[in-house]
Amino acid sequence: MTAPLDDTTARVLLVRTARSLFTRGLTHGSTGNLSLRLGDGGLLLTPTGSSLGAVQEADLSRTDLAGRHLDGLKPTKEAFLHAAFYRARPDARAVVHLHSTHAVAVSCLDGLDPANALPPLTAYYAMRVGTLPLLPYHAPGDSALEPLAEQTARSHHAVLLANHGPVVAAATLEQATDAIEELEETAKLYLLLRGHITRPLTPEQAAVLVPTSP
Ligand SMILES: O=C(CO)COP(=O)(O)O
Ligand SMILES: [Zn+2]
Repeated sequence: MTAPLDDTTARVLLVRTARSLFTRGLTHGSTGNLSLRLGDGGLLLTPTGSSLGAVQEADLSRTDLAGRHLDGLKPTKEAFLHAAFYRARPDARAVVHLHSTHAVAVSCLDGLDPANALPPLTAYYAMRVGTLPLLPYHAPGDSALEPLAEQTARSHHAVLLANHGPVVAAATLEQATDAIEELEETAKLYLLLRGHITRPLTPEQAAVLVPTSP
């Protein structure tokens, strides 16, 4: 396992990653939020209402593991969701939530399997994401979702919020970003392939490709 990040390193990494995601169009406007678990057990999060393309290191918020604000600007309204993932997954050190277009489009489809919203179309999807539970629609920031999110996160590092977008936890921010980008590309493939007879990986082919994130 990698060493916990100190506050300065964590701020630089969070801002650099936020900018990279925003400039590559993986979330827009003031949507999306990122967090890291710090060495002291607290969380460092992007502030609410900020563009991930413009967020500054000094703007970041700190909360405890219950999502309670400690210092910095007011945290993302999804702080409760990030905190639920960290409580459920002791090895997780990073959580990323985006409004990436294709994953959001899939989250709006009727008739999705709530146990697994996307099929394993490719090996990389099976390796980086695995299964993707669909959590029922709640308004952004509605902490009524917290108990179900925490329970689901115990067995899954990635979830799709209905009519909203993906949330992914991992041991590092690089791994969380890698997985959420794979999720977005697979959602795009899934939409491209709708109406075509498609052969996803078989359960046996997918089963040997164990997801690499905690
Ligand atoms: O994506 C978002 C809500 O789901 C953005 O909210 P925040 O600006 O509070 O982070
Ligand atoms: Zn959101």
